[in-house]
Amino acid sequence: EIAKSTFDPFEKSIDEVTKALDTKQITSEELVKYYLKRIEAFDKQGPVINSIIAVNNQALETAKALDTERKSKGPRSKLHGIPFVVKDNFDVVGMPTTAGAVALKNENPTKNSFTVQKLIDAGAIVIAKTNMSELAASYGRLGYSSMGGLTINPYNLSRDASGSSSGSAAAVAANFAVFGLGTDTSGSVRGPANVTGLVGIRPTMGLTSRSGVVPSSLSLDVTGPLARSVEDASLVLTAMAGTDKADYATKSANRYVQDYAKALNASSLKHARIGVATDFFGGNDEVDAITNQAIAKMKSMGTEVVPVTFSKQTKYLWTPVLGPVGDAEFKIQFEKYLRSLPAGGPKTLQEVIDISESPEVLNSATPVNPARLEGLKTALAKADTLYSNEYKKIVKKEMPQTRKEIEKIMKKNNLDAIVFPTMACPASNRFDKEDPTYVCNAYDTYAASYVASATGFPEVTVPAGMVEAGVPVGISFLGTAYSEQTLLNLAYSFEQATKARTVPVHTPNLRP
Ligand SMILES: NC(=O)CC[C@H](N)C(=O)O
Repeated sequence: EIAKSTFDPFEKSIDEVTKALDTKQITSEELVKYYLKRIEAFDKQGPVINSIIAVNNQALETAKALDTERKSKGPRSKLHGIPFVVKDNFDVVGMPTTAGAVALKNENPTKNSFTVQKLIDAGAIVIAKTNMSELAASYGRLGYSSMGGLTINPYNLSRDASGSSSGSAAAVAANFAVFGLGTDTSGSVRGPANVTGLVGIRPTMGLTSRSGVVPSSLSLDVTGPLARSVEDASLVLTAMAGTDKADYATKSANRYVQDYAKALNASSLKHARIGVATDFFGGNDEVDAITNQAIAKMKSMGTEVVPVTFSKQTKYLWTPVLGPVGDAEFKIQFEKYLRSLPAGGPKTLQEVIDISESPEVLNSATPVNPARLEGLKTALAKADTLYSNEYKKIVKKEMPQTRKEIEKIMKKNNLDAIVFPTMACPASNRFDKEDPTYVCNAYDTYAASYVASATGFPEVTVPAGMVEAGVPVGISFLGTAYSEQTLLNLAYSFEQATKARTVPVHTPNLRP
C-alpha cells in the first residue's frame, strides 16, 4: 500500500501537497525523504547553499507516525505531514538552540517554542534547523555564523541571502522544505524573503509568540513565516498565531487571529488605495524600476495610488530608536532566556563573549564575526541604559509617536496599505567576495524595514521581479496593527496577477 509517488513536490504549495497526501499520491515519509535528498545534494555539496545547521534525525520517524495517524484518524489540519525548517533561534526539543553561536552549542531545550509547538500540534514536521546571522544580527556579514558559516543565495552564488533568517529563506527558496520560520527584529524575515523570491510576513507585535525563542530585543522581536506563496504564508501564520501565556505581548492575539488563507481575495487591488513611500526609493535603479512597474500594474488593476512621505525621524529610525532599544534590552532578556534552559550551556552574556573569544573559536574555520563580538560587548556595556530616561522616552513616547504618524498618514489618505521596495538595493555581495556589479546608493538598504519594527505594525513582502544579477526583488505592503488580512489580500492580488517568483537556478528540480 506504499504510495507510488507519482507526485513531484518541487515548488508545490501546501494545498497541493496536502491534496497529494490525501489522495495517497505520496506519503509524509516520502516527502521527508524527498527533501532530505535535496538538502544532501545542494546544501553542503554542489552549490553549497549552507542553509542548514542541523537536520532533525527524528523527522523520518515522525513522518511515519503521522502517516499512520492520517490513515487511522485522518489529517489534523492542512499542515499534517508537511515538512518545515526552523531558524536556529527557536527551541525544538531534541536539537540544540544555537542561534548560530558556537557558544550555545550545548543549549538543549526541554520544551518546544510556542510557535513550533503549535505547528507540531497541527501535524507539521520539523525537518531541519537553519543557519542565521549570529544571534540574529548581521554586523556586515549577512547570514554568517560561527556555528554554520555563511549561507549563500541559491539564485546567485556570489550574493548573500540577507539576514538574519538567511537559512530559512534560502532553504525554502531551494525547496528543502515546504515553508520556514524566521524571526524579525529589524528586517530579518523581510530582507531574506526579499532576496530569495519568497513571501515573508512580519506580523503585528503581539500576534505571534516569542516564548522559547532566543531574544534579541523584545520591544522589536516577532516571529513570522517564510513561504513560496501568499497562500502558504497565510496558512502558516494562521497556524502559528495566538495567545501564549508566556508572552505578555500576545494577550489579545486570540481576538485577532483569523483564517487568513480562507479569506484571500485575488481582486483586492481593484478597489484599493495605496500610499507609495517615496522616501525609500533611490538606492538602486533596477529596484526602483521593478517597484515602479509593480505600482503601474496595480494602477492598471484599478488601484488608486498616492505618494506619501515620512518625517525625518521615521526615515532613519535606526540611530534614534532601534539601535538604543536593542542595546538596552539585549543582555537582560538574553540572560533570562539562557536561564530558562537546563544546565549545560552558558548562562550569562559575559560567558558567551568569553567562549566566543576563546582561542578554540577564534582559530576555528568559522570564528565569530569580529563586529558581531563588538556588538555583544556594546550590549554588555549598555545594559544599564535599560533604566535610563532616554530608553523610557524612546519606548513610551517616540515609538508611539511613530505609530501615530503612520496611522495619521493612512487615515488622511484613506489608505489600505503603504508600498515600498522591501530593501532599497538587491541582494548584496557575500561579505567574503567582491562583485563590482553590485550597486547600492542607499543610506541604509534596510531603512524601510525599521518602520514596521518601531511601530509594531505588520508588513508583508512579495516577489516583484528580478534584477540583472539574477536575484529576486520584492515589494512590501505595510499597514496598521492587525491589518494582516488586508495586507495579505493585496499581496495575493498582486502575486496572482504577476506570478513574479522564479525557481533558483542553482537548486533545480532533481527529477527529469
Ligand atoms: N534580527 C534582525 O531583524 C536584524 C536585521 C538586520 N538586517 C540584520 O541582519 O542585522
